Amino acid sequence: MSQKKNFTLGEFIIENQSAFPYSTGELSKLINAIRLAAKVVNHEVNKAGLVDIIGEIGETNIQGEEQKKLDVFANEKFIQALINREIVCGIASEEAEDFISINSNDERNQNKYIVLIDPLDGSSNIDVNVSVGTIFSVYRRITPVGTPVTLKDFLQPGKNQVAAGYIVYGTSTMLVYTTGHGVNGFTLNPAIGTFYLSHPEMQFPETGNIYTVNEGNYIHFHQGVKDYIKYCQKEEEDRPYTSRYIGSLVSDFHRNMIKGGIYMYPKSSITEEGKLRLLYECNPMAFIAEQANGLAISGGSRILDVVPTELHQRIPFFSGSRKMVEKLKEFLDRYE
Ligand SMILES: O=P(O)(O)OC[C@H]1O[C@](O)(COP(=O)(O)O)[C@@H](O)[C@@H]1O
Ligand SMILES: [Mg+2]
Ligand SMILES: [Mg+2]
Repeated sequence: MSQKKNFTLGEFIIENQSAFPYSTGELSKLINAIRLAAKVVNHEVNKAGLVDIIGEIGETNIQGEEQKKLDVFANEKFIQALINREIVCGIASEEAEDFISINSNDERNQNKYIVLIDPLDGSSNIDVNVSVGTIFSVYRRITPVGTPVTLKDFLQPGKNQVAAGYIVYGTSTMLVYTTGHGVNGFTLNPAIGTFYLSHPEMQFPETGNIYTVNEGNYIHFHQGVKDYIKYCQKEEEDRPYTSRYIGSLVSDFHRNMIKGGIYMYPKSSITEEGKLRLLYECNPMAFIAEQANGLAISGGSRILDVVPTELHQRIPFFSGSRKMVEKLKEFLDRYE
């Protein structure tokens, strides 16, 4: 598979499609639609503070969270880009209670892909000019083409994903994704609106010295997590590690994938299932982590093996450099 640096994303998609002789080009069109919507949202994010895109919209979403104007804007742009290109038969989003079926009961509609999306990740950082992101996950439907998509199509274990990725709107805007053949990162050249292959074959370093967790919740964490945080802070061997927490999953995960580190959003006495959503936050990041030689667990089990039961279910999430996640698991297992 070609990883020529400074390849544009468009060239990379075409070049790598030819690696799959039976490919219909649908997945390429889908990634292209996401690329387009990412540029539109990036443009709006960069104007935050200048245009009326900061603050709440005055509605709450299914999670009971105040919806930010940019949450709603990003949701519309990604859904529109996918619907207008007639390449998916169903979409589920953090910002919508139910999934959307797209003419899926029209037998002429031969589309086989569904998309799950967190249109704007790190919403609490929008108004304070800290990097935010978008997360997406793609599956083949399991119900027959030409029949209505059902909840079953969305409640697939993460290991069934055919593609997953994220966009980080930070000091530069990057699109990072996998189709199960490694992870590649593309940086947007804003002057010409083109994504270039800047980070070929991204890999988590085997270990690192960054731990990422909202320590404000420390007293509510279970003993295994508390012990691991103490282990990270202990003056011993290559420790203490350094603590970094942006509060945007995409940005925290991205930094740790480049530098080596572990991200933790544990369950606690106040959030029994943790905070992050399995289907459009944890599964796509877990697919990327594993494709980049990292690990992603939710306590005992591998995130990608978890069989979902609800569209917006939450799950404890631990992901990052292999050796650090394995060490954390040792601490968690002591109390399981
Ligand atoms: O403020 P907390 O509790 O530490 O939570 C931060 C986490 O919540 C999130 O903002 C949840 O995602 P959304 O912003 O998409 O709802 C993650 O990006 C982030 O890692
Ligand atoms: Mg999110
Ligand atoms: Mg979100």
